[in-house]
Amino acid sequence: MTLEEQQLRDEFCRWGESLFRRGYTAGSSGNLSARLTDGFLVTPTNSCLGYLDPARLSKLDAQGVAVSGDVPTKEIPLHMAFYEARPQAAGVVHLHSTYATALSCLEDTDPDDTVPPITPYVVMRVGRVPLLPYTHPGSADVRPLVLAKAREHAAVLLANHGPVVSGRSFRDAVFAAEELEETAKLVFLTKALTVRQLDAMLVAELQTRHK
Ligand SMILES: O=C(O)[C@@H](O)C(=O)COP(=O)(O)O
Ligand SMILES: [Zn+2]
Repeated sequence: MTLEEQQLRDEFCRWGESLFRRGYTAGSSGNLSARLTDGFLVTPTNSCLGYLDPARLSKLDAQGVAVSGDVPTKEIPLHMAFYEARPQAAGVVHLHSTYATALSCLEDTDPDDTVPPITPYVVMRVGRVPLLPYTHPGSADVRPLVLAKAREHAAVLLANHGPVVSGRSFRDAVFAAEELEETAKLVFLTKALTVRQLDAMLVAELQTRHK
């Protein structure tokens, strides 16, 4: 095994534990993936992000076929569609984090812009987040939906399911998933209040500066 893969396996388990301990996903929900030079690392299906074992992570080849480790997450089509749409992505994080998942369930969430630009950091780290129509967990039906949106957007909400966030590194994907969840929480905290959103010019400027 290369040093790159060994380091990524360790990083994967450290961040999984960190997300789980801080309540970003519960039980065996959620799944993680990271790009390797010769394929991908993904979490095993039904694993708890808090208790991942570096030696038992599932390894996929470059086409997304399992080659070693435990049985991989059922969400391979979801993760692979992100890597296909975004060659620059090196990590993908899917969580059932409470507030982002709540937004994904609301009738009045804007499907083109589920997380309003209320702070600069969410614009810089995550960008605009569209809602993908409901598909069953693990279904390959999600692939065309991801391909349609992920070329332009680094993150999406799966309707009535939860967030999926990509990043240029695995760590960036984790940080962006956290930022998305914290912003979704702010959306609920300020729901009954008058919120000043960043204006469109500021948002555009932040997006070009942090592309
Ligand atoms: O919601 C689901 O069922 C999956 O998207 C999920 O979060 C956990 O599935 P596995 O990664 O196969 O355990
Ligand atoms: Zn899920």
